[in-house]
Amino acid sequence: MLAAKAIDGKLSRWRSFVPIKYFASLPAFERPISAHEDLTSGANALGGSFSDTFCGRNDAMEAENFKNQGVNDFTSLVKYRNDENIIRPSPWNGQKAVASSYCFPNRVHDMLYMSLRNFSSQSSATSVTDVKTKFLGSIPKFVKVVEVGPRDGLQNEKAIVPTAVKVDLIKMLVSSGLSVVEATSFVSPKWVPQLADAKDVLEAIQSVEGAKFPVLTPNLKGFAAAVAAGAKEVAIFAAASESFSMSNLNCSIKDSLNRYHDVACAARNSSIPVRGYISCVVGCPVEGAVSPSQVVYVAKALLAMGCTEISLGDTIGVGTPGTVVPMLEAVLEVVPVEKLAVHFHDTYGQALSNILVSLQMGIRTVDSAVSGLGGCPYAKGASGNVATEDVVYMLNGLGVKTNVDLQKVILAGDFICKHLGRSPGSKVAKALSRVPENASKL
Ligand SMILES: CC(C)(COP(=O)([O-])OP(=O)([O-])OC[C@H]1O[C@@H](n2cnc3c(N)ncnc32)[C@H](O)[C@@H]1OP(=O)([O-])[O-])[C@@H](O)C(=O)NCCC(=O)NCCSC(=O)C[C@@](C)(O)CC(=O)[O-]
Repeated sequence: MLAAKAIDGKLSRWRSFVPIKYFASLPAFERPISAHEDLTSGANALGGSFSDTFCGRNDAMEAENFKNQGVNDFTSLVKYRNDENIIRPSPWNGQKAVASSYCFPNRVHDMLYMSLRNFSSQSSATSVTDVKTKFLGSIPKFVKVVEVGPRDGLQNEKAIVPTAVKVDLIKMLVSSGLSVVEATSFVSPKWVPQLADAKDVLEAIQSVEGAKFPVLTPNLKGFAAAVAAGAKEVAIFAAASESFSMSNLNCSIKDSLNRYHDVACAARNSSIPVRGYISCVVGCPVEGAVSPSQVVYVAKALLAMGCTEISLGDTIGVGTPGTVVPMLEAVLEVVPVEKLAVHFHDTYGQALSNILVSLQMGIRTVDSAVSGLGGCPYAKGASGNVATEDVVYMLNGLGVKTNVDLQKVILAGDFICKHLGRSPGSKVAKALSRVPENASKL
């Protein structure tokens, strides 16, 4: 037996989070009486619960069930089927109905479906607006998507990707409308062999217009090489965990911040904006949970150095909204929201939920990698970044502007995946390759 209250709770939650417009393209559902409140009150009238015998069992059983619950006047019960086209008054509110199934919900799915249609008294236009405002009202109207595929996405690939392929990938990403494409890293080639061609990549994209191409610089040596190759923006990358700092940079957090101070000063002298990364903002592969205060400490230091943007990285993708929200709350105390970005890996499939709560907290910049490429060479077990396609799809669904053409990002993902010999890591790309064009809700 399904308790009506439990169903009711489920429905309210669904209604809260899923804007009705997503379902506008579903086939017309001709059931004007289908307010789930009506059904619930109907169920209450029948003894406070929906019986699972309503779920597709035969008429005799249903009749028996009604009888057991003290309902004898079957002529007043609604039993509509399109094929029979029987129209009788509803026992609940006397309205007439034409429906493809019984007035009683044949399935819980039916009820969810119905609750998402704007038929109930509670789902009036005003309340839908209220609910949207409550849950989605704080989401920014425009989100900057920072594409990190060519750098973060490729850095962990064992087989060296030819420079020409990297350059073509960057060009395709720019043509999709992405305004920031992190191009490569000027790090030690002994540490990250895949990006040993940083100079060639950056030089090859100098004439590409329409996007910024920040590059990672771990020290002054890297910064000087990047500027010589034409870098106009750089990124420095610290960690909130000591162990990760040691394995990624071969130095403590404090030493890395001293190094970055020098890089930031040099950048300021050359009027080059610096993005600051913080890795392991909720969890470290060695130390486990990372406290928000550790993130705050590094964030303050990066802000004081003059970083124009600070990207908070869940390097191993262990975060959930339960850990991300308190971390963001703490960082927002010391860094203005417009300077923050979020950078989620999708190891545990939590990236989109983490992005959603970040947006609800006012974050306007989201990092992602085409086709979900990625994984940090110094973070064992870290899987790819959240896929750009999936992020753009969600943002489109939320009505958030990105200026990114989803189809073109999918093409870029297809291009690099073919080269790497694997299928796309984006769920959206996979889905759209299977369904007919008009079946998507793009
Ligand atoms: C920082 C170092 C260099 C220290 O590495 P080290 O071995 O301690 O440095 P060193 O100063 O002793 O130098 C060792 C050798 O590297 C050379 N070297 C030194 N610096 C450079 C440079 N810039 N470019 C080219 N070469 C360099 C240097 O010249 C020397 O060469 P040798 O004399 O042996 O021939 C090294 O640890 C390193 O390169 N680490 C980078 C690791 C990395 O790129 N990790 C991935 C990026 S971070 C990330 O993915 C996380 C993020 C940002 O996405 C956010 C998130 O998800 O959390």
